[in-house]
Amino acid sequence: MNEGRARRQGGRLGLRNARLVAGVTAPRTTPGHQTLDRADPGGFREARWLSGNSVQIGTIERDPRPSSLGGEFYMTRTDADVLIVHGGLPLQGEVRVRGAKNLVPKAMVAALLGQEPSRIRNVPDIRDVAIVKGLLQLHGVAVQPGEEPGELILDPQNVERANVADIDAHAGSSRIPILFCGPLLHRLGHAFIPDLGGCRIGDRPINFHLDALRQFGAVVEKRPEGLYLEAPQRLRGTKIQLPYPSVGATEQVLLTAVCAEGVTELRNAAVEPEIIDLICVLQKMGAIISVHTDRVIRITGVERLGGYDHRALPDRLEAASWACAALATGGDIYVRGAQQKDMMTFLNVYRTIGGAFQVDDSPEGGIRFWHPGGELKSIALETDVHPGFQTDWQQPLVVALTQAGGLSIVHETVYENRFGFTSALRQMGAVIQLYRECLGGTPCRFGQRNYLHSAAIYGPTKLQGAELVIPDLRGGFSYLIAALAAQGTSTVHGIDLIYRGYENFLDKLKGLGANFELP
Ligand SMILES: CC(=O)N[C@H]1[C@@H](OP(=O)(O)OP(=O)(O)OC[C@H]2O[C@@H](n3ccc(=O)[nH]c3=O)[C@H](O)[C@@H]2O)O[C@H](CO)[C@@H](O)[C@@H]1O
Ligand SMILES: C=C(OP(=O)(O)O)C(=O)O
Repeated sequence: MNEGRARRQGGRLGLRNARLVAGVTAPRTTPGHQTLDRADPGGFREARWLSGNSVQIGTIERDPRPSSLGGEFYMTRTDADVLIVHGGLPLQGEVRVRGAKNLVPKAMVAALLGQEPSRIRNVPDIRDVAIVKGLLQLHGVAVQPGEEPGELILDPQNVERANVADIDAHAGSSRIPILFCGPLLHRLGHAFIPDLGGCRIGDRPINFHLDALRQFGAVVEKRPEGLYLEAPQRLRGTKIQLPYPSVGATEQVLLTAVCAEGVTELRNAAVEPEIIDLICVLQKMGAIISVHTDRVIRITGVERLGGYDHRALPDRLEAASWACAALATGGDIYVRGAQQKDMMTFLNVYRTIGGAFQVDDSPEGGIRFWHPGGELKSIALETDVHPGFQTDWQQPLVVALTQAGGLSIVHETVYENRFGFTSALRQMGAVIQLYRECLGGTPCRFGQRNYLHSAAIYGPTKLQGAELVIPDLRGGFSYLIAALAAQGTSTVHGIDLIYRGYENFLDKLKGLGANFELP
């Protein structure tokens, strides 16, 4: 099954589906774009879309899964991306992680700001990179592979206005398009941003982004098909206080402030390692950015930026996913490329629950993660902004916690709706109860607001194979871990979604001895 979803908003379908309703039939070359062969009043039936270079044929159906967001969602299905997993074997061996999903696409957007070509190295082969590559090309940026594998050369010297319909073909594909605002306003004076995608793990508004852009002097108009922005004059530096240290909004401010006139002061900024790496990229291009204590970042705008040559920091989220896979399956995985300094909070939790790890800091090193035997221990933790426990680590860790003795508590404070994936774990035999209350030490924004954002996990429980439908990126990888840890066979639908953030994961699993087949 291949999945894509779009939300019905106020009687209107997301733009992607609006095109489907219109019945446009010409196949498009954009990854993830879908096109209907036939629409009928009773619903949507046959659809064709391109995935990589092959045309997929399937159906579009109403997504039956409950959503705390309201509205209706639709999903596309084929039988092509189903995985049959035979669980019960420990994963053993080595995998390599490359550049971070949450940095590389943003560094690629930053290249738009330069007057000269940029080179990004350690680029993972994931869908979010392909999406940004396509968007950059639509805006006249030449994107070529470099000499080394995993290297891209981005030449922005002929940046031009892109056709709205072509950009819109990327609607719903990822969250990165919102970061094109500042760079396009600086380069062209206007921008069109399609509906955003990304994981459905909360409402994910963009109010901080739009408020900040308006403060810089941008004029923002929301239309049904997306956002139109204009910069009637050069954008001006400003003082911004974020209501919450949002990763995306901090990146928005950085990518806009670097070429704005004068100084920008950003308070309550996010300081995730991927943000610091983006600051390194921008500094290489000629930006002046200083990071102060207490989440304050000051940016002095410059007249001109050049290109950069940058090796992306490794993906600490993928590394932690493999670490959890080792723990849940009783295995032993060396994650080449994993770096201790960006994973310290995760490593403390890993050790506390009884996992073992060994850091190899030789130049081509990594971290070995393994289950040392005996029973894992329960824990109480809450997710938080950096340097807290990253929310994207939460879902794979919950699978490992089903194998820990006693009661674990996980309080999710970053996204209000990130425990939906646990209902399938319950089907597999896990004992997990969700709560609306803040079960952590700190009351969070979601307390008393009717969100099931705390989980109590009682273990250890033997997981049994089941029929699983992947809900989102990390939830999807977590289902693979659960299926591999379980006794018996699982059928996992929707594995295509995992390619958004995990490079080559089927080959990696094979190399670790996983027993699975594509039907
Ligand atoms: C591509 C990418 O880098 N994605 C990461 C990024 O997402 P992303 O940048 O989208 O996440 P944010 O840090 O912006 O979101 C954090 C919280 O702020 C809220 N918020 C955010 C913006 C806004 O305008 N208004 C608002 O209310 C969100 O709803 C959420 O509750 O950081 C998240 C938090 O570490 C990670 O889970 C995602 O993997
Ligand atoms: C939530 C995630 O990503 P995105 O912001 O791209 O949806 C993720 O990487 O887990």
